[in-house]
Amino acid sequence: MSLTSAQPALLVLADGTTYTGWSFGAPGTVIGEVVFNTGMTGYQEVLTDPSYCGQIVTFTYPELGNTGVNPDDEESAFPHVRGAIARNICHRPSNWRSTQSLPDYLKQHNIPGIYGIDTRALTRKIRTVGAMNGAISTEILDPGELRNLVEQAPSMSGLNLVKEVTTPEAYEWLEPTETAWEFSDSACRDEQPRYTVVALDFGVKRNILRRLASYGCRVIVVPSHTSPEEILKYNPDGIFLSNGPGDPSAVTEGINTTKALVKADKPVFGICMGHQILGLSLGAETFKLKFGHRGLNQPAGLAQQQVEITSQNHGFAIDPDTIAEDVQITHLNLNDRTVAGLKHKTLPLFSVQYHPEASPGPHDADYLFERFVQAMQHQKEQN
Ligand SMILES: NC(=O)CC[C@H](N)C(=O)O
Repeated sequence: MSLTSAQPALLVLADGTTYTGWSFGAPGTVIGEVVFNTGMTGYQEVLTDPSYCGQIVTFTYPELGNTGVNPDDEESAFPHVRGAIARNICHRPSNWRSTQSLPDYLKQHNIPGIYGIDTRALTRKIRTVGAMNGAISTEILDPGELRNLVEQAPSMSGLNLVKEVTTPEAYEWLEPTETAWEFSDSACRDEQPRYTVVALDFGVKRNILRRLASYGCRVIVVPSHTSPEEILKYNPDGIFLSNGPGDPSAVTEGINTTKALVKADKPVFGICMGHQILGLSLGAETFKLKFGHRGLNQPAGLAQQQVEITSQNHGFAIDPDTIAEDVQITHLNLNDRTVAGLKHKTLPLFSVQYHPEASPGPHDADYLFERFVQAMQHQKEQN
């Protein structure tokens, strides 16, 4: 497709800011929270991460689609973003793993995209004003009309989107990271399943399941509405709380289930939404960040200690002033000093606001899977 055959498209933000561009992917109209991701790689993993459900993602990397898409880089069964925004698009990918172009892939999954946008200006706007709703359309090219639609859309605050992405039925996951891609030489890595982990699915990414399997876990992924009694019937060695979309404080069922599970004396590990849900279940509160953290180079750590460069994707965070006495902050986001990790002082419960599984991103935090396995081993030895 050449530029001249591209169809016009419009992007309108809730504050009335309007950008004109060209359509890629599917035609149509979508409304969602407009956020930006600063990763230089990994657009396919971002598009298919269920945590982005309900959002329109602006990629600050200036050209998307150069390496196409392939079946192995899917983080779930299909893309979950509402729409995609790019500076420029590559229509003819070149990569040995590519099986399809990005525009064709989005078209196939009925996801609209807009390109030709000044994504630097858009990102500065979101950073200054804060993340807000917006719409992409190839049909409604009148900015006022499109803005009226945006104004009717719900805000991300208070939105429970977990029910849209959680698995309808429990399933078992045993597949580790492929040998060719394995990077860890940890002594705890063991592809023989030695621990049973129940993963509460708020919108889990596949690479989390792969990393758990690479560390010797047989993972039973269960729907987010599964009761604590049903979860404990699997006799798990540990409980995993997954990432997921929307406002964590609206996921009351998940919070109540976690409140019951933390009393079961089993190691609990939470990632991103799982971290927020663990915090909420231990009495803390969450709040919405101005524009969130979405990218692959977010520094996390505590002063005087080692810094991890982490992959992040979240719009909410735990309020440090609401953390109970028996819970400790283990990591801060070193850009804005928001809470990035928690641990219970006496129980084997810990969580991080970032993505140790990467996909995309660096592997600095992979040791957290090892820590989870060690906690399960320790608990086994105690019992
Ligand atoms: N990646 C995630 O789990 C995101 C958690 C939550 N939806 C947030 O935006 O903060």
